[in-house]
Amino acid sequence: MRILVTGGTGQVGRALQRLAPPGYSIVAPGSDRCDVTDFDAFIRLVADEQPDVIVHAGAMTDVDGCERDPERAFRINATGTQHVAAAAQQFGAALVYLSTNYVFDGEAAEPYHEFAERRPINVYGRSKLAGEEAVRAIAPRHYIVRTAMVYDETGRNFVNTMLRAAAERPSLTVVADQRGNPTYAGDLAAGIYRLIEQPAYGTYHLVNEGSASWYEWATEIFRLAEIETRVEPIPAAEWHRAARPPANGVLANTAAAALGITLPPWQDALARCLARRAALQPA
Ligand SMILES: NC(=O)C1=CN([C@@H]2O[C@H](COP(=O)(O)OP(=O)(O)OC[C@H]3O[C@@H](n4cnc5c(N)ncnc54)[C@H](OP(=O)(O)O)[C@@H]3O)[C@@H](O)[C@H]2O)C=CC1
Ligand SMILES: Cc1cn([C@H]2C[C@H](O)[C@@H](COP(=O)(O)OP(=O)(O)O[C@H]3O[C@@H](C)C(=O)[C@@H](O)[C@H]3O)O2)c(=O)[nH]c1=O
Repeated sequence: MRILVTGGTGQVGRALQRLAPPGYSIVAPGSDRCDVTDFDAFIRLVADEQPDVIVHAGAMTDVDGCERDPERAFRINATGTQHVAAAAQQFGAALVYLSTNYVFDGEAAEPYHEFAERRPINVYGRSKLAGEEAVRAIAPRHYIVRTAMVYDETGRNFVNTMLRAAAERPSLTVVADQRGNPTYAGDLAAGIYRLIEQPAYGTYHLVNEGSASWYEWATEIFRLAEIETRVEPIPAAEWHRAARPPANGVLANTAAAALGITLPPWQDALARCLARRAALQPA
């Protein structure tokens, strides 16, 4: 199985390389060698690599940056995805497209299932939804995999932001009225590998089980890391940022569960990530 991963230097890209099953050959460049906005260069890369599967994990993931620069967000997340879908189709590769819980407006009372109405409330969500539409229109052999709140040991993510902040400040205020599913990149990568074993193309949610607000997540990070810091819950209205995340960003893994694919509880995943993070730190 030959797999080409876009966004190979990102959290999901790195996890896919680390956890590749035996017999899989993975090529996973970053945006310097694989810029999906450059269609001709991307086509050449796919022609050279002849992948069986393309996992499109490359994206502009700076949610506030997307809000400030919608043109760039759509160029990378929408047009770039259109390029990837066209190349996958032209070269007969199946396509995995990583999408997000931010395609939903967060107004629902329940977790979102795969076919709930998508109505993004920020530019990042709109640009990722446009990417989904391109994949659906161009590449029939696709898996659209929506996930949420992704973190790993070393990436730019909420876990590392919280641990850094606690080292710098005696107390933190953290948003308590926005929820999602904290998802460990390693568990997500393992789920993707299980999914692509089957030609069950379609739309999936893949997140660690359970949900948390940013506040609950932060509290669990400090409990597990045995860091004493004061964490005060605040409403999102008091946290000023360019983009508004959905209040309810919780996904339900309905479709993947039907194939027997579920990810472990988020607290368990967080504990494993923090243990690995500690082992990676220089003594
Ligand atoms: N992080 C999260 O919380 C969530 C992420 N997702 C989705 O999952 C996917 C992976 O996210 P994650 O690994 O966390 O992201 P990261 O922010 O860790 O990494 C983003 C990756 O995208 C690459 N990239 C940026 N611009 C381009 C471009 N023009 N062409 C090709 N690649 C590019 C970056 O390359 P380089 O660094 O070399 O520039 C980097 O490898 C994305 O599609 C994201 O939308 C979905 C839900 C939650
Ligand atoms: C640093 C800090 C953050 N926060 C909260 C408020 C803020 O909305 C949130 C910001 O964290 P982030 O920057 O990780 O949030 P954000 O970039 O919105 O995270 C999203 O990224 C994209 C790529 C996705 O697809 C989503 O699933 C989601 O993970 O954390 C606090 O409440 N207190 C703090 O001290």
